[in-house]
This record gives sequence, C-alpha cells and structure tokens, in this order.
Amino acid sequence: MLRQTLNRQATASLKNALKLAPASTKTSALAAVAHSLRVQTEAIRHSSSNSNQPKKYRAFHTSDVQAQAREVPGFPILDDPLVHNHSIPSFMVGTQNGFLPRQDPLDVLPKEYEALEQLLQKMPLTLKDGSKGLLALGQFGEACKALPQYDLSKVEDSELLSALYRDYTFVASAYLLEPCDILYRKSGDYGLGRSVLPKNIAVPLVQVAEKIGAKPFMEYALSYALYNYRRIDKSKGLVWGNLELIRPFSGDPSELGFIISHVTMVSHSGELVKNTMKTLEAADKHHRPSFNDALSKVVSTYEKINQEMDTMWQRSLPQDYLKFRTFIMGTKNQPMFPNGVIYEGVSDEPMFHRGESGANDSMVPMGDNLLQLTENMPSNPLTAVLKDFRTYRPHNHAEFLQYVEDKAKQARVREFAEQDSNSSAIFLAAVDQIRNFRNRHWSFTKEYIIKYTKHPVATGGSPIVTWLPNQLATVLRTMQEVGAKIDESQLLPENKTLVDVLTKRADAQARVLEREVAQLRTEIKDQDKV
Ligand code: HEM
Repeated sequence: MLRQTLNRQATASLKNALKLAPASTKTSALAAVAHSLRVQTEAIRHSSSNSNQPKKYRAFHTSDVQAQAREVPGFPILDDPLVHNHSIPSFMVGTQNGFLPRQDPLDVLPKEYEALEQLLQKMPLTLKDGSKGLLALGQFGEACKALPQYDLSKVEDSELLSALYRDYTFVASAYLLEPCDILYRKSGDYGLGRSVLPKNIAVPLVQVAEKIGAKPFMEYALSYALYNYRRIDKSKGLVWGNLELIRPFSGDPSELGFIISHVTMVSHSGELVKNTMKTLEAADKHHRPSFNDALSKVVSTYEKINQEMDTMWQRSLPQDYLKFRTFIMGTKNQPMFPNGVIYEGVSDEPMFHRGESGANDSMVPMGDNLLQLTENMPSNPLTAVLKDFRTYRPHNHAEFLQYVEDKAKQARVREFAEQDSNSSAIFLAAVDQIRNFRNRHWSFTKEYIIKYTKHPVATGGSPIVTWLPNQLATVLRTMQEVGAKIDESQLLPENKTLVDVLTKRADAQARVLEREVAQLRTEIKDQDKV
C-alpha cells in the first residue's frame, strides 16, 4: 500500500517536473531530475526492505521512477536551475546555482501559516525596530504554546516545503536553546537545553523533514545559511550589500555578516562544479591539456572563494560571534543535551543531531574528494566525524560528493597529475587552496571562539581544538608528499617558484600547527571525546 502510494507520488512528481520544465531545458537538466528521483527510489526500496529496523524518520518522499529515468554518463547536474519548477527538490547541484538552491528562498510564508510567520518575526533577540524580541525577553518558549499544530502532510510544493523546513528548524532550535542563551548571557555557561520538543513543533517538523529527505534539525544548507537570504534588489546579484536575512536569531549586524558571507562564497560554486566535472573527465580520458586547463580553473575559482571568505573579518566581528552562536548548537555530543531530545508525538526515543556548521557546506568536501584528500585522512574517530558531517546536507549534494569521490578514485586524479611535473604543480596549487581555506578557518576558530570560551565542542559537536587540525594537517602532509615527488628540472619557470613557495609554507605551517594543538589541548578539556 505504502509502495503504491509512493509510486503514484513519484510518477506524478516526475511527470510534473518534466511538464513544468521549459521547452528549451537541456537534456542534462532533465536527466538530473530523473537521476535524483531514481536515487530516492532506491533509498526508499532499501529502507522498506529493512522494515525490522526501527525508523525514526523516513528518508525520502518520492518513489518509483525507474522506468522513466534514463542512464546518463557521470553524474547529471543541472545546466538550467529550472527556477519555475516546484516539484523537484530545491537543492540540486547545477553549473549555475552550484550548491545554492535552484530558486531564491521563499521569504514569507503563505497566509495559511500566519501564526508561524508571526512567531518567527517576533523571535529574534533584537527586532528590526531595535526593540527586544521574544528571545531577549525569555518569552519564546511560552509563546510557542500558542502555535497551532499545522498538518503538513498534504504540502507537495518543494519551495514551500523548503521554507517550512527552514522555519520549523528555527523554531525548534530557538525553543530548545533559549535557556542556554539566557544563562550564557548572564554567566558565560550554557547549562542545559530543553529536552522535550513539544508536539506542535515536533510533528510538523518531522513531517516536512521526511518530505524533503532531511534530518529534523537545523541544517546549514537547508535552513540556516543557504536557505536564508533575500535579495534587496531582485535584479542584482548575490553580492554583499544586496542580501539580507530572512530569519535571524539575534538581529546583530555580525550575524548578518556571518551568514551572508557563506552565501556570497557559495555563489561561486557553480563554476567550481563545472570545472570539477571537467577535471574528472580529462583525467578519465588521460587528456593532459584539458586536465591542466580545468584544474587551473578549479584553482582560480577557489581563489575567488577564499578572497570572499577573507572579508568575514570585517563583515562579522570576532567579539560578536558568541552572541548569536548559541542557537546553532546541536544536540549530539553537546553537554547541554546529555540525553538528547524527545520529539513529542513522534517517538519516545531521544534524538541526537549535529548542530548547524559550515562543515556541511559542499565546496571543501568536493575539493577533498576531487583531489583525493578524503582518502588520505587518517583513519581515526575525528575523520569518522568528518564523514558523519557529510550526511547533513541535501541528498543531491551528498550523492554528488559521493560521485566525485568515486570518480576521482577510478580516474586516479592524483596519480595522473603526478605523472607530469607541471600538472603536479597545478595539483599542488589546488591542494594549497584547500589549505588556504582551512588555515584561515582555523584562524577564525581561534579568534572568534577559542579566545572567548573554553566550551569543548563546536556547534556541530566536533572537539574544538583537535578536529579542524585533523584535516588541516592532512592537507599539509599531502602537500609535502606531492611536492617531494616533483622533478623540478621539468618545471616551467613560473611553476618552479610556485612549488618552492607552496612546499616551504606547508612545512612551516605543519610545525606551527602541531605546537598550537599541543598547547591548546592543555587548556581545553575533552578534546578526544567525539
Ligand atoms: C567566523 C567564521 C567561522 C567560524 C568561527 C567557523 C567555525 C567552525 C568550526 C568551529 C568548525 C568545526 C565543526 C563544528 O561545527 O563542529 C567549522 C567547520 C567548517 N566550517 Fe566554519 N566557521 C566559520 C566560517 C566558515 C565559512 C565562511 C565557511 C564557508 C563555507 C565555513 C566552512 C566550514 C567547513 C567546510 C568546515 C569543515 C572544515 C573541515 O572539513 O576541515 N566556515 N567551522
């Protein structure tokens, strides 16, 4: 019965998707839609065949489109984001939208959900007019009691589902973490969060999460960062100055700067996706000139992204970060939720979820996979956390990352680069961009967090001192390994200088990092707890 319903839903979904696609839609876009739905089918089949396993929430809502889906070479990505299509998931990887949603996020809920919209409008610590909102007054939990329990079982519009998911995750996090924020503002301690999510929040949240195939907790892409921006001037781009937040927790300008900096960085991800695909294809075909060209473009795109990241220092001030961070904490490996959270009306078993974190962005994981850094990570519990983070993202992103990982292994991207000294230099430059990102990021963590608190874990539940260096150290080690194999006599003059500068810097940074981590471990407890 369930299978039949799902079949009907999925067939309708695909038909709708194809019907709504403009006549000019490229076959790759249609193939991407079909592919995504087909993968969802497989996941549903798998989950229903394991029916003995307790299920907290279902993974997907569409089903059997096997017959309609065509085999396509590689991983189909959208060339056309199909902005008018409201049947397929909001997040699908594309060469234009990259890892951003296919259409700008829905910013105001329809009238039917007025009570939810109003609650969220009144929620932030500081409201738009400068007055105190419900969270500042410590009245948010009480105000949630008046929220009706909406039935979302009939909602199918993907844009509305995404907005509802974002909004319920905001309500849930504000509700669970309100006591921690109050205590933190008074004493610098987080204390304990609320351990039961009431059913008028829990039930619709789980309904909508199931429908979009997400975990029922705030996520980086699906809610806090990448589904939370509004263009001020619709005709202008996704650039700083033209973007505002849909849902703030604090209303502080630094919160805006923090979130929007992620969006402006990810606005370059379409180019990154395109050149990643070209690099994989060139390695597969052993076509050296195309490989060098595509990988060089990967490097220059990461350069733009890293430059954008560097503006964080001005847009979001280090001394402000902890004022709004409390609300993005998770319930997994987080002292405020030692027993997880019970979702009333859903399950008597407590749930544990990682909090919102940039670790769920897909740009760096894509680079890790393309450059085969993921497989060079040490086999330890910290790397297991990295892999766990990769499950906290839109399905299509997760599938794409898996594709890039598998394809890079199969095409032996690193080995192909290392067969030629100048390709190797470009490969080194690409790894150096990942180093640049992770190194700045480690500086952010020291300057925005560690300087102000001894709290042992980050929002995503990773140990604050040891986790980021686990990956940064791998990147530095990889650079040392790749650099050591390069035959300098074969290098073009410009590459000679490049390789020299990059390898020496990697050596020096590896030494500094080791010293820093050893020192910080003595200052902050529980750094081996994951
Ligand atoms: C003030 C700025 C930032 C701070 C303080 C910060 C802090 C952190 C922390 C503490 C983690 C550890 C994971 C966890 O949450 O448990 C993390 C992970 C991560 N964040 Fe950020 N973050 C910042 C900005 C950004 C930006 C702008 C991006 C861009 C997309 C980003 C992307 C990432 C990535 C990719 C990871 C995983 C790192 C890895 O794989 O080694 N972060 N962040």
